[in-house]
Amino acid sequence: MRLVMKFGGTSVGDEKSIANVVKIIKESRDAGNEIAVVVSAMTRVTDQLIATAEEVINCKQKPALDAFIASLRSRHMKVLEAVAPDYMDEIGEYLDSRFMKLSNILLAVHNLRELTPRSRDYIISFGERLSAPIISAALRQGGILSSYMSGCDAGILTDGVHNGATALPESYPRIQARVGALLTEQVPVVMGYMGCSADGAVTTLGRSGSDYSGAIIGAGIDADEILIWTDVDGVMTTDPRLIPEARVINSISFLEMMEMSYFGAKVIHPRALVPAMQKNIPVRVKNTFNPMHPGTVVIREPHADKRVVKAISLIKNGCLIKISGAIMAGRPGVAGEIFTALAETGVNVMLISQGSSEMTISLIITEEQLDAALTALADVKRRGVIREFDFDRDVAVVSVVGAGMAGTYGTLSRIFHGLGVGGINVMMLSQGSEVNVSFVVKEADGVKAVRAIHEEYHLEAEEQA
Ligand SMILES: Nc1ncnc2c1ncn2[C@@H]1O[C@H](COP(=O)(O)OP(=O)(O)O)[C@@H](O)[C@H]1O
Ligand SMILES: N[C@@H](CC(=O)OP(=O)(O)O)C(=O)O
Repeated sequence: MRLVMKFGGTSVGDEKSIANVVKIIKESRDAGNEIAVVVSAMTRVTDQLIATAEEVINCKQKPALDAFIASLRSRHMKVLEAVAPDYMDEIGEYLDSRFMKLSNILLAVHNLRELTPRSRDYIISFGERLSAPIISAALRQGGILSSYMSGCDAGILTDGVHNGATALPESYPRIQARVGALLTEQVPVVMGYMGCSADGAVTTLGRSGSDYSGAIIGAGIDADEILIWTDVDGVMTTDPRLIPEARVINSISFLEMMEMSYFGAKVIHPRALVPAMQKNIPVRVKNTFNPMHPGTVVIREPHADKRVVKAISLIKNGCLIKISGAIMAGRPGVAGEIFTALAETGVNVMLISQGSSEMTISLIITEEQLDAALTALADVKRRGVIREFDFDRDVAVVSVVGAGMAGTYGTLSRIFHGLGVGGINVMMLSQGSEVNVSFVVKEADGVKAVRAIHEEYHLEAEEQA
């Protein structure tokens, strides 16, 4: 089989985890598989790079860059020494050249007091630039022929949108030629999270975008399966950090998984499902720290599952915006004007609901985008399109997912029964698709609401075919 294995930050965060990664790849390779590897930055490194880039433009004195680079260097060199002692000189030298480059760019940002989207993307791609050579060296240390390459060198060509780029279909033949062609001989390690625009600028794929890199590489090399290796046994009925009784789902459809990820299930990035779905490549989520567990397979048609509700996702830090007088304006296209104004300021609307009798439109955005949304709506109001708007900060979106909901009578009443028992008030409801119902509650009620529905549907119980 031809496989892509994507290892997330938690799977490459220290020497012990990397030893597991090498073991997993070696066993699969020994079983006769061809493998392309995609890696994320070590845990927390991308966060640190983002924080430092934003700090250096604002700090008045010379920033403490030396200390930052020294701590990053010490973490990476320590891991390199543990997992690939024979490659300390070769890879150590390469890493040092990266640290020098990173330090120079951060200093330039500080001196110019300017952080363009282009330079920011370049800086935040360094986590993967540092981790991939180490993983590749660890494979060589384990007797596996390997090389490392950037997302750009692997052939990922993007639309050029910084901090959220999309791969263009022209990438696929390039990936086949640059990555696919190597697979009989070796295990290439591709730096996740990045690609390049046509003019050669590094463009990152959005936070947690290495899953998307894995799927792009998978589509490019016509993989038989894309494996997402992480720190849980698979896709679970809800985030196990919130509800410890959450259980692994054996198989789930692309559409169901897309809804779960879009509404907060961090385990797979929603964009990663697009290339996989287009090429009908199964995506399997597995645990680097428990590789014997079969994990979850995401496929077009999962095996029959009697359960109506399969999973529940939660997004915290939402804002509910209520716009009134929209419909009363009596002119067609009011909703269009509202959403165009929001889109033009870059606001992403997660959920929409329109109440005709109260002449209101309610929508949910993330808290970070509240200021931008309020500015856009103030402008719409000035133009007389809407009468008033108001917002509520502390809300959470709970999303209930399951393909069986579409044809099952009484699903909503059962969900509301669960919420009623838990004494939870629903502020807004939206049926986004055939496989998803989402509703909004006070942030403080979010986990309680997830628990209430999890219990109402006994999601902790084993699946029945
Ligand atoms: N429904 C879910 N199933 C499994 N994990 C989930 C779910 N929802 C949220 N998660 C969280 O996603 C985490 C894995 O994603 P992430 O931290 O991005 O891993 P990685 O570093 O491997 O990319 C898990 O530790 C888990 O807490
Ligand atoms: N390192 C990037 C990309 C990524 O996908 O990371 P992870 O696989 O650890 O979520 C980020 O933190 O956003």
